[in-house]
Amino acid sequence: MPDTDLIFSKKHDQLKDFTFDRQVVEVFPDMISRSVPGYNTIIDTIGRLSQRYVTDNSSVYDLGCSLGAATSAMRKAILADNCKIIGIDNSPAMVERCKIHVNAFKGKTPVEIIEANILDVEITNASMVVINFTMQFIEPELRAQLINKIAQGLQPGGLLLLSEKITHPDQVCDQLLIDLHHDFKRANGYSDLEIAQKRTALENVMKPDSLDIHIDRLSTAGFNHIAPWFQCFNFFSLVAIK
Ligand SMILES: Nc1ncnc2c1ncn2[C@@H]1O[C@H](C[S@+](CC[C@H]([NH3+])C(=O)[O-])CC(=O)[O-])[C@@H](O)[C@H]1O
Ligand SMILES: O=C(O)C(=O)Cc1ccccc1
Repeated sequence: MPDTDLIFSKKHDQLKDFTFDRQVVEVFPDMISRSVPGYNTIIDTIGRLSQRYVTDNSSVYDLGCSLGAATSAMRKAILADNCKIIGIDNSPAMVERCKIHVNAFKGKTPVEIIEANILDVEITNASMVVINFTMQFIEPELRAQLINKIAQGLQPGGLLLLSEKITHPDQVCDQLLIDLHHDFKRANGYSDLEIAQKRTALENVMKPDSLDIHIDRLSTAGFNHIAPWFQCFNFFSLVAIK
């Protein structure tokens, strides 16, 4: 059983911006599964997609890998030979714990976990790239350059899986999706105080785009086939094939 996320349960007089520090790492599996609708379905689907798309002698990237949930799902599912999975995260606390999780299992596909900014790493010879709820933490003006780099690093026919929190361009719909997400969190045991304080802590660090902006950015980068395959409230996941 993962530790319960109680980070925002007491009133904070001064809320700091949200960071992926040691305290968050301790409760992260509980936090993400109680906060992101469909998270487990998305992780399972990443595994299934890796079985279909990862090719022999290629690399697989997990950008913003946190504790390696997507990396581990892919490692279990990949059938291709002579591949490697490269998980990247810029939080030292996440990377330290991720290495422990990953090294606890043996698999035929080697995994390398690297502490780095995903904006700085090279992507080459990739058959699959996962960016699961990470781009929302990248400055919006740097997102196109990241997606262009991913498109260039993928082989023809390679697959990008992108999941994000989104905004809706219609204000009434946007508010409804936010309210439904907050209901989801409440149903998972978060109090109104926890929901409100986390929302404030995320305000300066998590900047969601609309689905249309994501799709335009991917088309401009040269992805030929784009399919949103999951949406629940203001969270979605899509596949983009080069
Ligand atoms: N510039 C950056 N470079 C590298 N890592 C970054 C950067 N910015 C943020 N991160 C990292 O991106 C991760 C985002 S969590 C991803 C969940 C995971 N994908 C999962 O499938 O469980 C999503 C969430 O918590 O909502 C954190 O570990 C950050 O340290
Ligand atoms: O909790 C939220 O409101 C979210 O938007 C998702 C989330 C999950 C884990 C860390 C940061 C944000």
